[in-house]
Amino acid sequence: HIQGTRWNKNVITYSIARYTRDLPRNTVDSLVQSAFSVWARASSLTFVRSRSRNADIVVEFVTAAHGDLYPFDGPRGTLAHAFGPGLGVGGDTHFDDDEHWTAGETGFNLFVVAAHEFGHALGLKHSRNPKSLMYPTYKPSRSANLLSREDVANINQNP
Ligand SMILES: COc1ccc(S(=O)(=O)[C@H](CC(=O)O)C(F)F)cc1
Ligand SMILES: [Zn+2]
Ligand SMILES: [Zn+2]
Repeated sequence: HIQGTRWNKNVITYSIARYTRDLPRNTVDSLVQSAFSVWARASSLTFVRSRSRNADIVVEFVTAAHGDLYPFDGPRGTLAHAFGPGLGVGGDTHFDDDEHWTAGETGFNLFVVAAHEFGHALGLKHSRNPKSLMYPTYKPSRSANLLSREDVANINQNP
């Protein structure tokens, strides 16, 4: 069955509205870009960075209550969340800045978490397959074979 909704276009814009102090800005920029390219390589989607808050997917690092109905919970617990495709808040992806974000194996690896969240921002639900990026549990060592065949099949399912 088709999981959730999908964007009704192949070129999707994103902007980074707020950064974390855990990493240099250009590191966040490149990890976010790499996380989008995981999905671009597996589909016909193209991701274009924009400077506008009207981008399809607005990415930001926030803490606790931050203007939507899903306040974050301090260190650990929920690491991030993303809204499914749609106008306005649709696609927007928030990272809990009470976590320690890294580019490596310590703390929480931003690339791995972002790739998972962008799966949600593209309309994917969780997978029960531990090999899938969309499996609901964080594993740092996942950065190798990121997407499973199931993830690739799901992102290419069109309504
Ligand atoms: C592998 O990437 C993630 C795994 C688990 C999470 S999470 O623990 O923040 C999860 C949120 C989510 O699945 O997106 C939980 F329900 F809060 C985020 C990214
Ligand atoms: Zn939020
Ligand atoms: Zn998830």
